[in-house]
Amino acid sequence: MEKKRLHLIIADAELETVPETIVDHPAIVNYAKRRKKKPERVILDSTYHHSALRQLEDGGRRGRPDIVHICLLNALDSILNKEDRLRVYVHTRNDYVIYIDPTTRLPRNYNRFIGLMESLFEKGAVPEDLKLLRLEKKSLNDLISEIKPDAVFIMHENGEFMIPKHFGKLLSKFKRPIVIVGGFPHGDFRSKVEGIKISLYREPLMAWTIVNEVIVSYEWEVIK
Ligand SMILES: C[S@@+](CC[C@H](N)C(=O)[O-])C[C@H]1O[C@@H](n2cnc3c(N)ncnc32)[C@H](O)[C@@H]1O
Repeated sequence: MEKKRLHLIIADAELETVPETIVDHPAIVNYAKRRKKKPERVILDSTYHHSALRQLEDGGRRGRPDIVHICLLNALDSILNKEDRLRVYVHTRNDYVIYIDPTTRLPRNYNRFIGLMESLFEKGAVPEDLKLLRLEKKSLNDLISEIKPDAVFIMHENGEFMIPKHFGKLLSKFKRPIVIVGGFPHGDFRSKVEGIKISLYREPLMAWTIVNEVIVSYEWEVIK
């Protein structure tokens, strides 16, 4: 019999390589030079590319690979993942999907994580032999169809309110539930997806906090 597993998607994540329109911006050129990389190969990062981001549409929310890093560390190091009850995916603003092998040990160090993401965007899989991380061009809706879930929940500040404990109970009624968490700092999802919107708290929280709450609430129901 198939094990019950939670499929967690960090969606519309603000993770991308530097867009073509700003590759010549001094903030990008200098940063790339310092890192001995081609400007178009570096990952956009609001901490270092703030002035260049002002020239981009949605510049106020783009360049946030740190959100993906923290969410993934929390998810992959969770008890749920160690018990093989979790699959994690990252879907990005430009419709790329990162498939993550559950045994992956991500770099704890942020700069190393950025280096890994740069290799992934360049090569399509890392490490090249083991392919623990794989990148494919894919929309959020196509990823959802591929997983073949029996329920889709979208974590949203304006969703139906439910305390995490009750959400865990609800999730545990399904075999292959998908939970979608926005991998962006402000605003709403860009992708249009059908699903049940759930709010876990009366205020907006950071994506990694919601990731933790969801994982632990489900874990308490399925791991006895
Ligand atoms: C930092 S929030 C997104 C930004 C938020 N809309 C804002 O403008 O502050 C990142 C993600 O965390 C999840 N999230 C944040 N607060 C939540 C809440 N109270 N209940 C459920 N999910 C929440 C949602 O999936 C959201 O897309």
